[in-house]
This record gives sequence, C-alpha cells and structure tokens, in this order.
Amino acid sequence: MSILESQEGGNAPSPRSFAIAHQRPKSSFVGCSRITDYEVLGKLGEGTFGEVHRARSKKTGALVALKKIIMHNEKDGFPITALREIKLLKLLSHKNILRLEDMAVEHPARSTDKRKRPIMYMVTPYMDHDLSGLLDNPSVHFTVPQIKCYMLQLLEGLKYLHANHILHRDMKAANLLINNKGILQIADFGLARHYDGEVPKPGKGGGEGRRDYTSLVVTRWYRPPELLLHLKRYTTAIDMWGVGCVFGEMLVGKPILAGESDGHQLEIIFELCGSPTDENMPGWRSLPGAEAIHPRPRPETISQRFGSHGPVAVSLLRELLKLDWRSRINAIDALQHPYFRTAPYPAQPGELPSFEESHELDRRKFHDRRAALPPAPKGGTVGRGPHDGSNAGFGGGGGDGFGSRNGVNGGRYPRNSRDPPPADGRVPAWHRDRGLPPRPPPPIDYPLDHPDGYRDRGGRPPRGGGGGRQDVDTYIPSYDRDAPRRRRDDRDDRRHDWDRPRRPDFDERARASRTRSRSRSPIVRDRERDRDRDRDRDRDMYRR
Ligand SMILES: Nc1ncnc2c1ncn2[C@@H]1O[C@H](COP(=O)(O)OP(=O)(O)OP(=O)(O)O)[C@@H](O)[C@H]1O
Repeated sequence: MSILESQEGGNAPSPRSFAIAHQRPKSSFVGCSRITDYEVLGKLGEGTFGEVHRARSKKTGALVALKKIIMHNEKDGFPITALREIKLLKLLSHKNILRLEDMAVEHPARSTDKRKRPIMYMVTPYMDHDLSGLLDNPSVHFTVPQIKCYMLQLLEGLKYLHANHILHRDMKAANLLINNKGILQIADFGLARHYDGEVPKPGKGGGEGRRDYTSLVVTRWYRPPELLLHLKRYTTAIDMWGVGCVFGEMLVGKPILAGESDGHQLEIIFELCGSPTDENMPGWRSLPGAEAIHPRPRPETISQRFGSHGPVAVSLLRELLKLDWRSRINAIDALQHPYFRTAPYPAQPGELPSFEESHELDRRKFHDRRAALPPAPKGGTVGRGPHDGSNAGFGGGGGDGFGSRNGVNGGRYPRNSRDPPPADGRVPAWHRDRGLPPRPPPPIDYPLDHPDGYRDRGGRPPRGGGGGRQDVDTYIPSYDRDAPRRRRDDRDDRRHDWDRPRRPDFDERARASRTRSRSRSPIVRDRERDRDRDRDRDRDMYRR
C-alpha cells in the first residue's frame, strides 16, 4: 500500500507512519551477512562515492553489487546519510527502484586492534550498466523505442517515489542502473529524503513546496535553475528537471548541460531554456541567488537544438526543462505524454539488446578503445558539429549542436571507424575529446548554512546552503573521467582486507605526524600546515 492510498488529501505522513504503512516483505531483506558470504569479483565504480564491487553470493550464486559505506570520521560513528539511504531502500519496493537485499559486514583481519571498526556494505542485485557508462560505450547506440522504454521506466520509478513523499535529489545518468534484461532502476538514495506537502496531482505540475530543505543537493549538471538560485522550499520538480537532462543526454549521447561552475550552469540553462522572466519563471527575482545575476534576454532554443528528434520529443523535453518549477510536468503527466503514444512506440524491456557491461571504471576501457581507433585523416568532419567544442556541447543554428549522429543518440563516439572520411578542417568524433569541461577548481569559500541532508562525503560539512556566490562550486559532478584520478588515500582511509595491506589508522597517522612536526622548524611546520589545509579543503569539496 502506498502512502498515497493511506492519506486523504495528500497530507504528508510522518517518516514513522510512512515506514509502518510501507513495509517491504520481510523475506526480501536478508539482514546482516558476513563479507565472506560473498566472493568479491572486481571493482565496478570508484570516485567521489568510494567503491562499489561486483560479487557473487556463495549461498545463492546470485551476482550482487557491494557498496561500501564510507566512514570518513569514524569517531562520529555510522554516517547518518548512509542510515537514511538504508532505511529508505529497505522500505521501497518497486520494479524500477534498486532493491537493498542485505547488509554485509567485513571484520578487520586483526581483531585485536580495537580501533579498527568493521566495514559495512550495502548489497544490491548486480546491474550490468549505469546509463552514463552505457552512453559512453562506443558500440552502444540507443534507438528511439529503447529511449522511450527507459524513459517510461524512469518515470514509473519516480512516480512511485514522489507518490510516497520521497525526493531523490540526485537524479543523473550515473544513478540509473540498467540490466541486460532491459530493466532500468533508480539507485543511490544517499541524498534522498522524505518530504512534507502534497504529492503530485495530474495536471498540477510540481505544485508549491511546504517547507525548506537544503539547496545543496543534485549534481551540478542535473541541477534545476531554482536550486541554483537557492530556492529552499522546493518540490518533486527538482527530480523532474534531472529527468529532462537525462532524456536530452539519451537523445544526443552526452550530458546536455555540463556547467563549469554554478554561475556557468545557470548561464547555459538560460541559453537553452531562455532567460527567466515573470512569465516563464514567476517569482524568480525574489530568489536569494537572483540578486547577483542580470541575465541578458535570450529566447528558448530547445527546438533548434533538439528539433532533429521530432516535435513530440521536443515537446516533452520542453515540459521537463521548464524554468517554472510549479508548472514543470510531473511524472504522472509525463507518462501520459504523446511522446510515448507516437510511433516508433516504446520497446518492451525484454526486446532490448544486451550490451557488454559498462560502469564507472569501464569508461577508462572505452576511452582506451577510442584511442586505439585509427587516427582521423587530417581535417575530418565525422560527428563534429559546428559548435561541438569544449563548452557543454551546444551548437547554435540547425540540428542539436552535439555533432552529427550515427543512430539516434550517436553516442559520445562514432559507430565505427569506417565512417565516411571527414572533410575540411574538423576533428573527427573518435578523435575529439568528450566536450565536457574539466573538473572545477576548489571553491574559494562555501556558502553559509546547511539545514539538513548534505551528503556525508567526509570532512566537515559545507558551510553553505543559500545565498552563495554564483561562481562558487557547490556540487561537483563525478564526470571528468579523463582528468587525473585523485589519490586513493585522499578519498577514504580504509582498506579492504582482501586486496590491500593494512594502512595505519587515523590515530596512528596523527601520532606519527605530531612526532614528525615536533622535530621540524617552525617554517617547515607552517608550510606543512598550509599544505594540509589545502588538501583537506580539496578533499572536502570532492566528497560533498
Ligand atoms: N547494483 C549495482 N550494480 C552494478 N553497478 C552498480 C550498482 N550499484 C552501483 N553501481 C555502480 O557504482 C556507481 C556508484 O554507485 P552509487 O551511485 O550508488 O554510489 P555513490 O557513492 O552514491 O556515487 P555518486 O558519488 O556517483 O553519487 C554507479 O554509477 C554504478 O556504476
């Protein structure tokens, strides 16, 4: 039973009544196993999030993913955001939501060392791809029926979440997992939360928010304009904006709004959706972040950029990328959009082809494969649109500005290396960079206040939430796969016992560092302190 069914008038239930009304069958969750119940097969993802491993259950033989729970500050105990994620996932039960099946615990090998705490893992069914990895695979080209099939599943999953008073708050391609049976599931509930207020109603868009939440949510490239302008009383419409970004990404094969800073993100949003006015975004001027900006008047360019995908696709995209969060289409209405009732019709999941697995780490493999393709004849054109440069991939004029396509989305790369030889002075698609901006520089300062729920990515919380400067980066997408990787030990001090030598724990390192610094001159100590401070700031930024 959903909360929707149990509540008259869509009044928000308390998180407790939500939990009681919405319990998953007990048999669907094992409980707490040992890590030795699983055979670890390899790493699937590594980045700001820490690590996700592929494994096989020794009891059932099923393939699973093990997501390690990062404990940046072990003295604070189990991270509250991980608890939130586990609690929510244990309750949710929908075919398009990743299911938490078990928790696994890894006890430190040297059990005599009391300081070393066990490592906890969330166990979910193994999914062959994440959407972002899949779009990066040079041999994958989505068809229209396939895109429609994924979109329907994404919207069904979100409709379920929103109807049950849950905001996902980190909608992005990397958090959409897909298996080789064509099933799409929404994953990563680390930022998700229960929300107060009315649930979405047909024909009513996202409606009005009822209370304030932190605006420090959603990875920047998928962040809606109202959050960039620091609206705190936001609604389910923030997730719908992310769906629009993901839809566009499936159409063109790469992120459509790859901003380099929060200010730049707004800039490219206005370039695509038109600049804000009292008509298309009522009340925008009174948002805290609007004070400092004076966008020049610009028309909407969605149909110019996505026109080649047909008027119904443009119409849905326009509804999802509405600047006005109150009238942005909700999941219930999006599911009824003519896009899904127009030929070519959505494929059934079982009809979709299977692909070689594609995850975070596979991007390097795909990157290497691309590098191995034959070099372009001098001055090639394949896949390179007139404006397909480093700035968010937008082009002006006709077409979508993401380069010409092979198939629907054309991919980040060409279908194969035997495409027609390019002409006059342009770089071929297989030889160009991904057109994505580099990882932004560390912020000079964080904006102030954090009422709730920033992600526990370690270190201190961002001093921020509202009213921050427009050029300050508040959330860093984990996308620049080509940039040098951060040192592993900057991300997490803990090691798996199965593959790494034991590293001194925090207390041991602190002791060693105190001993070292006692024997150094004040100048060297100052320099070291500065360096440590810079490193901590850098680390905090990447973990938020
Ligand atoms: N069940 C799964 N099956 C296969 N791969 C998975 C699974 N869960 C996670 N992954 C892989 O690990 C990546 C990160 O997982 P997830 O988003 O849950 O972690 P996170 O720490 O919250 O990451 P982020 O910092 O990107 O939000 C996913 O993008 C996906 O590639």
